[in-house]
Amino acid sequence: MFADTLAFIETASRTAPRDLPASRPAPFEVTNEAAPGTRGMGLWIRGLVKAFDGAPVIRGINLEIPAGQSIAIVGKSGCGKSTLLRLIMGLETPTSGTITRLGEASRESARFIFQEPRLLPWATVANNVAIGLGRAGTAKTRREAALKALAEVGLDGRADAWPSVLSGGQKQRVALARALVSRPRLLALDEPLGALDALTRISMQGLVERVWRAQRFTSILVTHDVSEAIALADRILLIEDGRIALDLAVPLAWPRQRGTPTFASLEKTVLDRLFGGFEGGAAI
Ligand SMILES: Nc1ncnc2c1ncn2[C@@H]1O[C@H](COP(=O)(O)OP(=O)(O)OP(=O)(O)O)[C@@H](O)[C@H]1O
Repeated sequence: MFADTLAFIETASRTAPRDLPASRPAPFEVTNEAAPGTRGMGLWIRGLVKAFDGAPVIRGINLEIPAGQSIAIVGKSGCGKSTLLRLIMGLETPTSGTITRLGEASRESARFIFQEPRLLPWATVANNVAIGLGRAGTAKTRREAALKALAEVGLDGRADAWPSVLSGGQKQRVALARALVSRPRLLALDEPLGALDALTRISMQGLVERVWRAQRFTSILVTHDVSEAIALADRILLIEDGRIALDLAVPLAWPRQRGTPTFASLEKTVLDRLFGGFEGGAAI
């Protein structure tokens, strides 16, 4: 499990929300250009297939992810979201197809955050964060880097606390700091806020957004929450039966304002595709 924690890690359909004027197609096109000022890692995926015991789960995905893009992967339970993320991160081996990391792509340049924070109970918060550095640095530089990462996630002053005294949201902040401390170029998040209460979840969404905007790594988030996907991503991929069924750009300004007509329209587009017109709520 801990090894997982440290493990490194379709083409645009150019779909616009149906109720937006047809005269505004351009902002909804998925871009394949790197974000300005990014230090993120680009990815080039071709013919990706994954089967478990002969049963196909990912059925031929072609995908270009420009450096610095923030992607959200949504889809019904069991459609293959986590499998796709694990393949991208190198935690699963493709049955066939290729995943190419563009630019410098060392093992240290990609990090994974899971739903459970996976902290070591016998290490202080700062030492848990420093684990994200691997073996790099001296005790002093490791501590300094950990304190800086903790400040970035709003946990100044908790460096010497034990994980057991932290709330669920604070533990997940430590996990985020551990991922960020090595300044990754790719961050994968597998339903990282799924276990948090609604208010903590919204506050953590704000934190994840601020961190991504400040650091501009490539971000890939798996979530069941369509509203969360729109709040945090440049682009939403809807997976259906192991394939990309929808590839939707999110042309909203940062920070995202919920409740605007465009936000609601994008949410409806994704939910309509998921439920074939049945609007059962924002979560899948
Ligand atoms: N290591 C594995 N061995 C066998 N089957 C697996 C393995 N990993 C995933 N699967 C199967 O692949 C399918 C897709 O699983 P995956 O976890 O990718 O779905 P998901 O969309 O992330 O689901 P959820 O939203 O419920 O987490 C499921 O049927 C699952 O049982």
